[in-house]
Amino acid sequence: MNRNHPQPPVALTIAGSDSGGGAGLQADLHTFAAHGVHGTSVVTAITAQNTRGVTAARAVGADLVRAQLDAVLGDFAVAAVKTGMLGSGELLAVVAEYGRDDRLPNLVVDPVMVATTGDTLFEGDPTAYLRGLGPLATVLTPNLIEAQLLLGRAIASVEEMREAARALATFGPRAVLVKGGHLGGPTAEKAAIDVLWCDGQMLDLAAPRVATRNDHGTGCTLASAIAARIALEHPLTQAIAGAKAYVTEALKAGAAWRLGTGPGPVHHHHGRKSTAL
Ligand SMILES: Nc1ncnc2c1ncn2[C@@H]1O[C@H](COP(=O)(O)OP(=O)(O)OP(=O)(O)O)[C@@H](O)[C@H]1O
Ligand SMILES: Cc1ncc(COP(=O)(O)O)c(N)n1
Repeated sequence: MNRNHPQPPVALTIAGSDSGGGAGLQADLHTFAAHGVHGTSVVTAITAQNTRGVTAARAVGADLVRAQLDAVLGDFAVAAVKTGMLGSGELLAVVAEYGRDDRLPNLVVDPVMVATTGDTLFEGDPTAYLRGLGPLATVLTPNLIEAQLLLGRAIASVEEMREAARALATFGPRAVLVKGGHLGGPTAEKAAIDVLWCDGQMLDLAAPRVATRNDHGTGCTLASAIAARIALEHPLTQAIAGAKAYVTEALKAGAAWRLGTGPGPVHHHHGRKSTAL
């Protein structure tokens, strides 16, 4: 083994493609690479998308999703898995089947249902996420809207986020991170507050709110950074807190970029010396 180039751990993202490169599996693979983790990918959907929104989307067939899963899992020692856009109940069921067969270790489930632009990314029953993947997930990372859809009730404060995290944990995940990026109100103006329920303990994860319009793909980036850090054997709470700090730095570093005319991507490779990608 070359000591200057130690072998990276392997992570897998099961997600949709964002042609604009800011969210979805492109954000996940950037994040894995920025962590020094080898990224593998199972494509669930192809979206025609840019910083302004999604103009078309098509699901990949269940047989081809299975073939990709078999190809990756049959060859690589995958240390952690992240799911993003699954698109339909059918693909959700396929992923749950592999999870139940113990083939998806350290599963981080980002229950992607609606893009920040408002476009629908999941056609199906939101509670299927909880029933199908909740018991198999190490970490579940809903944003405010997704937590509301999963639980069927409004969430408008940090206290309600804490209650939601506790309620979601009863479906089986070891940790639930309810993300407050879209929370309103005076406290949320200054701080981006997420709430973490992990191993029976409640923790608020707060970071200064970055003044930027470039927040496309922050949820994908956060979940894949958690998976990358688990693959690097960080303890779970540290992996989640570290991933949040990584997202905050990525938001800061990309704040002045004008990639596309709408909300653009974050700077996944902010840790590098060069300012270019
Ligand atoms: N302006 C900001 N400054 C600092 N942190 C932020 C900002 N916006 C979002 N975050 C953080 O980014 C992460 C993703 O949060 P968010 O609630 O936006 O999830 P999401 O809706 O799934 O992401 P996306 O906007 O990509 O869909 C969270 O840790 C959140 O606190
Ligand atoms: C393929 C794909 N996956 C996930 C998202 C969510 O990201 P965001 O909420 O930032 O639009 C997206 N827009 N596209």
